Order: sequence, then structure tokens, then C-alpha cells
Amino acid sequence: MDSLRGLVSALHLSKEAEVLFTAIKSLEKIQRKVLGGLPEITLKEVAHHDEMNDCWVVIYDRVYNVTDFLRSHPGGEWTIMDYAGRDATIAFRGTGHSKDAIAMLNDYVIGELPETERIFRTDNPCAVLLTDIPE
Ligand code: HEM
Repeated sequence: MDSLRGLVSALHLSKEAEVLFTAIKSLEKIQRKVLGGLPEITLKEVAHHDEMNDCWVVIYDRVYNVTDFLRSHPGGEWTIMDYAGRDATIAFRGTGHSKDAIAMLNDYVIGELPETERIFRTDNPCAVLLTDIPE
């Protein structure tokens, strides 16, 4: 999907193509919900992806492959690379990202932590409570 988005902007395709792209993204979201959510990925697995050409981070218990986004990140590639293979939630939140940035996370999600490793999205009564984590 990321390459499709790249193609759309590289070719300066029409607004309709953008709308279609957004619709596909929404369908993917619905599909994820209907088919039972994201694949589980452990913190141990995430830790293997800590390089410039293979960079995963965890934000709000979800796993993101941001390899293709690093170079275009407005805050610079190294701000994310500092958290490559690790949890970046506090850094992401602490730098006051906009709603657009939060929505953008959906473009890169590849999985979520297993229940036992989650801090935010869990039924555990001791979990950190946040009202505005990305839905
Ligand atoms: C991994 C997913 C991330 C995405 C999708 C993302 C996205 C963005 C976006 C869209 C902006 C532009 C401003 C805004 O809309 O809020 C931004 C700015 C920024 N980001 Fe990130 N970001 C991510 C991770 C991080 C991390 C882990 C850090 C670590 C500290 C970080 C630090 C910053 C900083 C410092 C800016 C401000 C740049 C400036 O205004 O000069 N970001 N980010």
C-alpha cells in the first residue's frame, strides 16, 4: 500500500485516486476488525528490526514498520532511529504529534503486541489509562 501511495503522488494522479486510496485503507481497517485484528508480534521479534533499512517501532502496543517513512519524517530519521526495535510511545507522545500524525500511524501498522506484553490496550486494571490513544 505504501508503494501504491508513492505511485499516486509520483504520478500526480487525480484527487479520485487519492479518494480511492483512502477508501481502500478504510476497507483494510474494517477487514482487520472483522477477521479478528492484527497479527501478534512479540517485543523480542521487534528488537530484531533496528536498522535504517529495517526499522520497526512499538507505539501504544501496536507494531509499525516505518522503514519507508524514516527519510520523510518531518522530525528527522534519527529521532525515530533512536527507538528502532523498541517502544517509542513516550517519545511519540512527548513530542506532541498532531492528529494527522496519529492517523498516519495506520499506514505503517503490521501487528500488535501479545496481551501479556501490552501496557495500553489491555483489560488489566493496572494498565495505563489514556483517553486519546489512536483508536
Ligand atoms: C513512528 C511513527 C511516527 C510518525 C508517523 C511521525 C509523524 C510525524 C509527523 C507527521 C510530523 C509533523 C508534525 C505533526 O503532524 O505532528 C512529525 C514531527 C515530529 N516528530 Fe514524528 N512521527 C513518528 C515518530 C516519531 C518519534 C518516535 C519521534 C521521537 C522523538 C518523533 C519526533 C518528532 C519531532 C521532534 C517532530 C517535530 C519536527 C519539527 O516540527 O521540526 N516522531 N512526526
